Amino acid sequence: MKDLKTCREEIDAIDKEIIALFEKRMHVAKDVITYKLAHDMQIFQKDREKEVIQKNVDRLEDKSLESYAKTFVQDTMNLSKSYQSTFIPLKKYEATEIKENFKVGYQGVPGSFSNQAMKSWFGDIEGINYPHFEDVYQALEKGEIDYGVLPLENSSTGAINDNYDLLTQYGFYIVGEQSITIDQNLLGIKGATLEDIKDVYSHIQGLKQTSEFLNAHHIEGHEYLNTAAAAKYISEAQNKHIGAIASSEAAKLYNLDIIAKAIQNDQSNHTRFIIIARQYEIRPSANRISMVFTVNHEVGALYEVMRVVKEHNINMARIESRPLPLSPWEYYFYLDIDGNLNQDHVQRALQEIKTYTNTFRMIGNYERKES
Ligand SMILES: O=C(O)C(=O)C[C@]1(C(=O)O)C=C[C@@H](O)C=C1
Repeated sequence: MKDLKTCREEIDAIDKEIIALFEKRMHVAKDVITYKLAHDMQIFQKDREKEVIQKNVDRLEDKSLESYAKTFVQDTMNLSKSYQSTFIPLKKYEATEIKENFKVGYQGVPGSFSNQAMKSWFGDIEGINYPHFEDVYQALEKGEIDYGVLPLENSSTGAINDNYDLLTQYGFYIVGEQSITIDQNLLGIKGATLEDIKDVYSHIQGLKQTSEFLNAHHIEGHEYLNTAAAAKYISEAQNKHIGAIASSEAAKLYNLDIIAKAIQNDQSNHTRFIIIARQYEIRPSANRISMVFTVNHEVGALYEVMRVVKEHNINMARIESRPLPLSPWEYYFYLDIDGNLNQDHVQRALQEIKTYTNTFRMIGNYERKES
């Protein structure tokens, strides 16, 4: 058996060679980024990485080291990409001009939570209402409206997946986020009591958010297009046995009684609405960045993105994965981080994230408001 001292002397000698070669390799990586910047090329070259790994793994004499060699070569290239990303010049983003005479669309009817979110963000404006989420995207695409207001996440029931998918499908941007407290109420026609109500109508989210109350009172839930439309429906039906789960605003609007107030399972129930536009907008007050990306379907691919976020000391606010259309069991990721595009460390982190992703789209840097 070789003694430890001899082994360590050998390792020291090998490390000396490795570090000299590492330095040489990193200097070539610097030459590569100079070339890439001049030729408008991406740092990440997926096919080249595959080729480099394969070539070097094939060179091994001891095949039991294959997986170690793979990791070693991949980590070396990761360091090379991180280093290259530090040579990309930082940008100064100028604030976008504030639009005047703009039109805003939302899904639902007056009295809906989307209408409430729109008013919280834009002030007391009318807005144009549409029956379905996708109608708002189409209206924005056609230029019928300048902004759309759509729900993205509820604190108790989670993501509203349709809007994640539509945002990606239409290629729009997020220019603001309005979070509102959602109080769900049991509404009935004038004079109706809790004992009278046997069936209620509401949006699926309204039914889910009040499931405990409905179960406790043996009331059956029925899905409706949205909460305010459900309120309108029961007000027209004038039947004391049917109620709606909706806002107090909807009760006022459709002349209904509030039979039970704030019946949601989670008393701190709130929903995040996004304000979307055809172009992104830059504001000094922006404090949240959203991006959408795909990574290789392999071990550690997503971890590298998370690592970059952590190493730049950035708070990750949310991550959501959605199935990639036409690629079964593959996903795209929707990631929210805290920051402003004009912060150097944020720009650096985004540059580096791009070196680990197959596709990458920054979908907005915007302010978040709560009401
Ligand atoms: O060959 C390139 O384009 C490089 O930038 C070099 C390198 C490497 O370090 O080997 C780094 C990043 C690319 O994704 C592929 C390879």
